[in-house]
Amino acid sequence: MNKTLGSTLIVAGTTIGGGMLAMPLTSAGIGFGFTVFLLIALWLLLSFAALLFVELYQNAEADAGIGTLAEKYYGTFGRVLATAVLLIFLYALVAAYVAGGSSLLSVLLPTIQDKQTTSRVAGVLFTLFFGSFIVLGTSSVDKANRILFFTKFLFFILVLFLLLPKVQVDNLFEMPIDNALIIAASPIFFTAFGFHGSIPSLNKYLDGNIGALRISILAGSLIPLIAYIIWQLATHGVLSQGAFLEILKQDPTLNGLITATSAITGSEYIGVAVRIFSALALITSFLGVALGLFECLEDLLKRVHLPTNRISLGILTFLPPMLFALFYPEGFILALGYAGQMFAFYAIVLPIAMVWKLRRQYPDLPYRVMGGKPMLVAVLIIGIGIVMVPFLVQAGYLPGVFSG
Ligand SMILES: N[C@@H](Cc1ccccc1)C(=O)O
Repeated sequence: MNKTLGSTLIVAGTTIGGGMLAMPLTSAGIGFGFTVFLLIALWLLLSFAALLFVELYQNAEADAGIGTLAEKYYGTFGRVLATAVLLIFLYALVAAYVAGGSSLLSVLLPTIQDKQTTSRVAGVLFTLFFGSFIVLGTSSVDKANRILFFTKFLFFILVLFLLLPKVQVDNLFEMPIDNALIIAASPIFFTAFGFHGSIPSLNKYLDGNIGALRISILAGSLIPLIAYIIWQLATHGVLSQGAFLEILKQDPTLNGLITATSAITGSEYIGVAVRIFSALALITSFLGVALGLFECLEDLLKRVHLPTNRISLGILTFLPPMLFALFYPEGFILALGYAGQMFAFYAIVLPIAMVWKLRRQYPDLPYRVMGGKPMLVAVLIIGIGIVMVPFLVQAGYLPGVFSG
């Protein structure tokens, strides 16, 4: 029981992160009502996908990673594809956190040459400082994370406490300025519900107890759903659509969100609280995800018998995201969009492909996610749709989330 509760909190804790900050930016043009619809739809989608992993683990070693599962059903090709997608996903996510972190940090630095250079310097400082915790080792990450996580939680409550009384009900009835924005926003919202990389370690922790794993997944993802709905209620309710979009046009970064909250509420104080909360959310996500990337690279290098040490692994982990942030200082939403695309493949397309074979090979396993083949096909189509979104935005078939 205790372990189930612990696992539920791990799911909730992994899920609620930097992705949440992108939500108000992404849904600025969508309006609250449709945003709630999108949140519930994606929550259902991601819970379904997570339960597919539970189904898969009935027939796997408790400590099998997802690469191992992919190899079991699709051979070496499966393993290579799963590992490559996971790596690109983690890189994109870390890149998003660095870009977001640098835009928050740059405001605290004196201007160096111009705004862009300052933001670049901030990106390097952010990566060097927080990256060093990863290089030092998991226990230093654990210690830093506990304090940061707790503070983040307190600041979330404080931010809600400050924003909710300022909600204007009219703002909540805004309609999408363009319906296609709902689709364009889906990869970013999708990533915000992600925790699926932790399923293998939870399964190990719960000694392969599928029932307990299922409960922790359902309860653990319900907590973020509720938190996100309240967060969107607070931000959409406070920021009027027109004014918010206008500010985002000038500054399409996390700073834009903070400028908008201070300007619209007229309170410097609220802006500071949102800034501290945002920084904490980004840092905790950065630490968790970068640790995952670091270990994934370590595994990979060991597998191909290359020598590893923590410094070279650190460079391999942090140099690409840092370069991204140097070239795209405003790349927070951009990188999250690509991360969502990779994640839709990893968390939806891949498990469906594996469960499809599993059900054929072992028709009598005790646990099977509801819906049968029609459900698998329907979810697969949605998953592939989300993978396509960033391509369609780039090709001009869908609006970018900031166009307004
Ligand atoms: N949900 C996390 C991102 C994430 C996705 C998948 C796995 C782990 C983390 C966030 O909001 O930042």
